[in-house]
Amino acid sequence: MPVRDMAIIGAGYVGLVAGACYAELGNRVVCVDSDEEKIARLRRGEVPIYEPDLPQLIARNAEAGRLAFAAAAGPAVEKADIVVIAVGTPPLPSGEADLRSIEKTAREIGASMNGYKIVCIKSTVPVGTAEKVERWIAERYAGGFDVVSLPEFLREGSAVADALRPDRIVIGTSSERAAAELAALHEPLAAPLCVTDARSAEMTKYASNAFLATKITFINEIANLCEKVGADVAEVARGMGLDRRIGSSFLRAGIGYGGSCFPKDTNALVQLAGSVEYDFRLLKAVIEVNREQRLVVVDKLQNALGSLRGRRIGIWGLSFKPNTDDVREAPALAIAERLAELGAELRLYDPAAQRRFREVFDHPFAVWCESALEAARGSDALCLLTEWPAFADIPLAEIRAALDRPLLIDGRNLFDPREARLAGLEYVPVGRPVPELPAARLPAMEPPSA
Ligand SMILES: NC(=O)C1=CN([C@@H]2O[C@H](COP(=O)(O)OP(=O)(O)OC[C@H]3O[C@@H](n4cnc5c(N)ncnc54)[C@H](O)[C@@H]3O)[C@@H](O)[C@H]2O)C=CC1
Ligand SMILES: O=C(O)[C@H]1O[C@H](OP(=O)(O)OP(=O)(O)OC[C@H]2O[C@@H](n3ccc(=O)[nH]c3=O)[C@H](O)[C@@H]2O)[C@H](O)[C@@H](O)[C@@H]1O
Repeated sequence: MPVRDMAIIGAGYVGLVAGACYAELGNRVVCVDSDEEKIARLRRGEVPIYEPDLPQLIARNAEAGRLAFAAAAGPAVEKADIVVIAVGTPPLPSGEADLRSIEKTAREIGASMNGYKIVCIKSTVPVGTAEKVERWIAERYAGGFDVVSLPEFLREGSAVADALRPDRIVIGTSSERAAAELAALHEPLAAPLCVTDARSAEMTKYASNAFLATKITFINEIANLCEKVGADVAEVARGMGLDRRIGSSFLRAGIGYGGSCFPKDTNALVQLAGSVEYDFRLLKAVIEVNREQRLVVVDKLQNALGSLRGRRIGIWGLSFKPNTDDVREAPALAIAERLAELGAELRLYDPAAQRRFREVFDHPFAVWCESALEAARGSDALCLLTEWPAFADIPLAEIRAALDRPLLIDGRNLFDPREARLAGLEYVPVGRPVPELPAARLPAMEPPSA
């Protein structure tokens, strides 16, 4: 197996996971980031992001001498056979992707080119970006090189497993040489290869994220309808998912998708469509429905409690999904802001994301709790916003005992409605009926506080 020298530019989520995984495959990798503090921490053995299995993977490969970190791109690019761009492409106020970091990186790469190299774009970028990167590099370097679109499909929280066991590798290039070298690089992963042109590869990434966002939004609308007609969305999703043409994943109804990618990429695709005078009506509706879906939690609270002014509301889960401390576009943020506007006092808890959430939501009526039960204690209601597995392990009777009024709004359908009722909780899931149980079987409840 040939050992390649690789430079990964951008040591964020994607750059670190990709860098550690390429090193794990036996390559010599340098992860570069312009954030010197981040590089200093990585060199001290600290991993600046919360991602299961990543610290061990980084440590193992750094100790083996296959993974290093640098603040300057130049020397790493000079040495590399393959350069991977993994810098951020955040949204501009218009929703378009901001390509300034990509442009800066491409020009830096151009300045350090000293022979044929393959430059891969792993960042999520609009169709046509590979051609722009080629031009930016060519402005500084007249020799041969290939630019390839190599989109990344990992999910936060399971990034290492996703990167080491991908469903497919999409390689977008018209260069046979680059396609063959990248096919060989990824061969140990034994994943299907999809070799195509760069524009189609760039579109495959946006289309995949937009499709998954649409699938989630579809099941959320079915859930809203289930509530009105007395059907159970979990049963509906199970029945639908068994159809192999539909598939069972991404059919979990709840309070909508968040994160650093689906919201950003759906908006960027709508903008991209607009730039070529195509009105992407379906995706616009997905974005709007998802924005509203977050607030079903607030509606459910108001239905049960009336005015929320002065009410104490426990919040379980602040990250946009479990197993990450990422709070970018987390549904919890929109919900907490709305509850605060309505005058509620919030008791917040998350196993990992509390510190990062506090950086974006610092409210005088927010109480930051040390444990899940502390957030529930003395509250008029508890809202579950992120389905951390640890929440499912807390006995329902303890939740019931901690709450002042035993109202549990389960925004992620983590608990079983019947068990929740049996534990004496007033249980409100999304799109699922809650069985009526004979009053005699319910443990005695305190009357709701006024
Ligand atoms: N986070 C995720 O799960 C996934 C992200 N993506 C895409 O990958 C790209 C990167 O995303 P993340 O890793 O989440 O971003 P991030 O924000 O975690 O990391 C980006 C890193 O690039 C560094 N950077 C920016 N400009 C630089 C420059 N000129 N030179 C060196 N370093 C520079 C930043 O300091 C930062 O550490 C985005 O386009 C994103 O859409 C794709 C798949 C999954
Ligand atoms: O481009 C990206 O950055 C990545 O975006 C998503 O990954 P990620 O955002 O990490 O997380 P997901 O597991 O996709 O969850 C996204 C959101 O959808 C929500 N979701 C997911 C699945 C579901 O059934 N229901 C649902 O509401 C999650 O709670 C979360 O808020 C994609 O799944 C990755 O393939 C892609 O690489």
